[in-house]
Amino acid sequence: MFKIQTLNKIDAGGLSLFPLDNYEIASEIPQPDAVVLRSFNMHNTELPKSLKAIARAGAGVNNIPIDKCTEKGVVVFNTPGANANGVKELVIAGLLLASRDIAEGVNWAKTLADKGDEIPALIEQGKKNFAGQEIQGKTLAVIGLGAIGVLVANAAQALGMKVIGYDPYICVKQALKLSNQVKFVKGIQSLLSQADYLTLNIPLTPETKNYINKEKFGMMKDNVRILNFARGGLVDLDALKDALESGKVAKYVTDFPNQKVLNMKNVVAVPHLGASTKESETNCAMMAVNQVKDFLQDGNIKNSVNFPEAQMERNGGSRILIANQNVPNMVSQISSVLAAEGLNIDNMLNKKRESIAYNIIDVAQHSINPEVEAKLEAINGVFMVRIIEG
Ligand SMILES: NC(=O)C1=CN([C@@H]2O[C@H](COP(=O)(O)OP(=O)(O)OC[C@H]3O[C@@H](n4cnc5c(N)ncnc54)[C@H](O)[C@@H]3O)[C@@H](O)[C@H]2O)C=CC1
Ligand SMILES: O=C(O)CCC(=O)C(=O)O
Repeated sequence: MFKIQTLNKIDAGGLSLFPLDNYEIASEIPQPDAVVLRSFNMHNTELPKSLKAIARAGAGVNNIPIDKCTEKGVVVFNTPGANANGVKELVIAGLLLASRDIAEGVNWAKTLADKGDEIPALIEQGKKNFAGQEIQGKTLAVIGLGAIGVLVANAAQALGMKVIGYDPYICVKQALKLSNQVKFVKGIQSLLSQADYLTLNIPLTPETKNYINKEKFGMMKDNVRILNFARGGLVDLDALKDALESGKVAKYVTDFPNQKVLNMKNVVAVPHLGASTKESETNCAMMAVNQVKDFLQDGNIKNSVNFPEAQMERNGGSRILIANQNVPNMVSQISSVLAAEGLNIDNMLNKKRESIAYNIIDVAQHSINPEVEAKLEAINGVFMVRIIEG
């Protein structure tokens, strides 16, 4: 029986993929094999010894202590692209919220609720305070051309905007999806200096914290409108406050309100709704659950942010999973332990990612001497061993 702990509400369509005869699922459960979560902050959560995997039903993994997980041999998954359309649609709404004074206008209209027959005339008098501009023909700069950025770029281009994009690490798969009308810009200064609108679609990492800072505001045109549906920490809020007050930034639309942001002028704050659609929640949960099942049951790894991709068909016998430091002479030490136990390797996959290696080894035997696990763990450099009997 595998134990799954959910740290946020996870869509039932995803959770139902765990067969209940083999899985126990609860928000509080001792010694979980895996955690499935959304935005829950795990940085101060102790990782139980039983924990083998964490699956983020979503894209951003800044709420998970990745390095600590890797050291402990815990595989962290996310669900790339599974909520990208949901976020794209809200970014498009964000473009309009940044252009037309929709949020303020709607709030004002509600204040007239008790004015009876005067309301239509009051509306016609008051609407001049909420006039805006159109997005057609304006330049949108997209920072980060991943799953979300590419969808946003293509959709904005189809709405009549000039779209320019920046992503020094763009992957081929996403580059191929980008409309050929979108101009790829190599330098951030050139990108920022052309933008009427700017959308951030990059992950929050130590390198991108306060990515939009005083220096970058200095590179922008006056009256720029900024959309942040990625993470609040990407923007230096003291510099943002100055930029909003000076008029450098005309509007800041964010999915990540906090006290500082809510007290700034010309901010439209959305309560982290980017991925809050039935479709995105189901897609993310299904992908996360399938990845966790494949790992717990067969040791296969797909869409991990800290371990290499590793998938191999079972041979009908037992499977030995080993994670070790990516240093010479590991495979020969592992095979020596197995040979000494009379275990002949039928099939083996050895995949590497930066400083770690992950091995899937299939043997014909259906049961394995329990001492094998301890012997493999005793090899210097091995930090995770798991045996799945066949
Ligand atoms: N508001 C919400 O509910 C949601 C927010 N997000 C946020 O959006 C971010 C992006 O999501 P996806 O597009 O799905 O991820 P992705 O991984 O497909 O794309 C991220 C892109 O950013 C690029 N990038 C990384 N560092 C960069 C830098 N310094 N400059 C320019 N480009 C850089 C990468 O090369 C990649 O192409 C997530 O990390 C998450 O923080 C994601 C989903 C929902
Ligand atoms: O699960 C959510 O609602 C948040 C989604 C998100 O921020 C992400 O996928 O990075």
